[in-house]
Amino acid sequence: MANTWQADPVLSVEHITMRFGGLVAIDDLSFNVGRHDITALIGPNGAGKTTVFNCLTGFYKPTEGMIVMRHEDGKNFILERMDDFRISQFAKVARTFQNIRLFAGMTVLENLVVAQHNTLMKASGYTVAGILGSRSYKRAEKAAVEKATYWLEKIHLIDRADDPAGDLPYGAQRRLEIARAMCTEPKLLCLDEPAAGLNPRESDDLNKLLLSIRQDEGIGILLIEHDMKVVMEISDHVVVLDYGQKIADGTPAEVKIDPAVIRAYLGVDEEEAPPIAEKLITEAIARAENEPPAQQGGR
Ligand SMILES: Nc1ncnc2c1ncn2[C@@H]1O[C@H](COP(=O)(O)OP(=O)(O)OP(=O)(O)O)[C@@H](O)[C@H]1O
Repeated sequence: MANTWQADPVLSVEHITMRFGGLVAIDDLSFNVGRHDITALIGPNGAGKTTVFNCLTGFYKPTEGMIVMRHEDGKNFILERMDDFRISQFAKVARTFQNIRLFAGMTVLENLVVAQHNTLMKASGYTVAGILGSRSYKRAEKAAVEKATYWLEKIHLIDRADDPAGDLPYGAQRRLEIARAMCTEPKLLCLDEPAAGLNPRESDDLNKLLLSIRQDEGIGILLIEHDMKVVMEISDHVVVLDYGQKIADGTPAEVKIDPAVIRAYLGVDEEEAPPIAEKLITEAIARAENEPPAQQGGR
């Protein structure tokens, strides 16, 4: 039987190459993201993961190849031909970044309402009069606050709705970023190292949130992640890059014992790789589970 990402992809990356002068950051890369899957894009530092995200979200145009978003109604969007704001608005791809990019001085609630500006502007008819007077704008504004409230409950921050976003602990700011992306109603959510800097408890909360988004919202999630505990626990599908090339693509169980993956991460021979991989992954998970929670606080 075909895997879900082959049978029903929400995203198809087809033979993309990205060159920066003489440097080939991505080299003839193809992979799919299943419509309702959590897919992890992993690889050593400099493997090309962020460059893939930048190509998906229109920040870079790949030198070669094609990236297709496939909506369930049959509409396809060729992303490398679209501006970044159209990719988010029409193709419905949302993204978070490695470094937090919330509006720190706005309240937690405001951050989620502002994320819905496309819907609000449409309801205003793109006029000041519309914003000031129209019923449709008022209705849209109410719906925007309701949606923001739904997400604040989901990420357990409803009690902090009126606090400045910059006052939240780091792990809460990461959850708020994900909620902000979800307020744009994406069909594909791209997360760049969502677990970076989280303590084990926050990391567990993140896992639960991502699993609940997959279950309740039924969208695809593509994440770049170095934290193998997160990758192995929640991913349906893992794609591994090294020097811009795909070296493995399969379920977490398949990928973690793939000799090419171990060689890329550790530089060991193929015969040594599988047992070392099992041992390292088991150790890393045990370490993460036993670590005391790190101190919280904005950074
Ligand atoms: N704008 C750019 N100009 C030149 N080289 C770039 C540019 N962006 C990325 N690169 C190079 O492309 C390669 C892949 O970088 P990329 O940031 O995509 O890797 P990564 O897998 O995300 O790494 P990390 O895990 O460290 O974030 C690196 O050699 C990087 O230096």
